[in-house]
Amino acid sequence: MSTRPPLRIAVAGLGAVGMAVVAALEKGLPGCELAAVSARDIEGAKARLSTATARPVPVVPVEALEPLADIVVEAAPAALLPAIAEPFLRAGKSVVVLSAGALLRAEHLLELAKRHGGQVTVPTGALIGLDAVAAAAEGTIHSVRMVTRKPVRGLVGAPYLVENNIAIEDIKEPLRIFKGTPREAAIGFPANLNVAVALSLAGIGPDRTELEIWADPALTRNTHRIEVDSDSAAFSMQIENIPSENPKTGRITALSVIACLRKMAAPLRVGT
Ligand SMILES: NC(=O)C1=CN([C@@H]2O[C@H](COP(=O)(O)OP(=O)(O)OC[C@H]3O[C@@H](n4cnc5c(N)ncnc54)[C@H](O)[C@@H]3O)[C@@H](O)[C@H]2O)C=CC1
Ligand SMILES: O=C([O-])CC(=O)C(=O)O
Repeated sequence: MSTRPPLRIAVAGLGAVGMAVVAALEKGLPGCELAAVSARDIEGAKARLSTATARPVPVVPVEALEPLADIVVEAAPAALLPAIAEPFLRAGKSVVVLSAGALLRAEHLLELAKRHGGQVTVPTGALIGLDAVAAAAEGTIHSVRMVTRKPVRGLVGAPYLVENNIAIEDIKEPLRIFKGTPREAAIGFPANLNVAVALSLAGIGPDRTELEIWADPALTRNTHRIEVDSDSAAFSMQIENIPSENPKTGRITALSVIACLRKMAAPLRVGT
């Protein structure tokens, strides 16, 4: 038996990612236990959780999670990141951030983490190979290029499309809808391009990473292709994500969070 008490995990947001993480914690993740959750509709969440969890789990507003847990998994709309993360970081605790794009507009969170000994973890999420990118970044990376292709329904409604009057609903051919940096994409596509920001944070940052976004009516999967050139290695990688019940979010995203939590509590960690 381990002598270390289990890590108490809070889950903020019970959507595609949050519910899958709750289910994994309920099934049993060694060294971790589900301590509390937050949802927009607290009463509705209590009802949903009563069938998903064996024992009652507190459902509280995001501001009330911190005293109940050691780690919070932020799996909520991007705008909520500061409200979810600040109390944990101020208490020197850890935050697992899915809305990575929002980190670029909340850099004070990293200051808080530094000052109080907390930590922000951005899991690989819907992406691939951030271990290799982070390793290459210890040397010199010359360039990182990413091309994201998504089915139309994974992109409609993005602020960039609305503001620039780009209609994609009826396209018959693939259409490049954006060329720029992850910093720009985080504003224009806040619910679609967290992956590009995560890649940039692992590598050469949100202003030097090059990004293209395509809407492709023939696609059923969110596809990300990445090419890295560095003084230690050149590599390319591609991932084709099967959408979860949220068409913007690949199924692998929640699994990445679960693997990340497992690593936090495990005697063996594999991969950087
Ligand atoms: N880093 C990555 O690789 C990826 C990140 N994401 C991001 O992760 C986040 C979660 O994704 P999904 O689960 O697919 O989103 P989702 O939209 O399915 O779930 C978000 C949940 O947050 C809830 N919520 C809204 N207001 C709330 C409040 N005040 N308090 C608590 N909960 C509230 C919503 O009701 C919803 O259930 C999103 O920001 C998404 O963009 C998604 C995919 C990949
Ligand atoms: O970037 C995101 O937030 C989600 C994404 O592309 C994917 O699931 O493939």
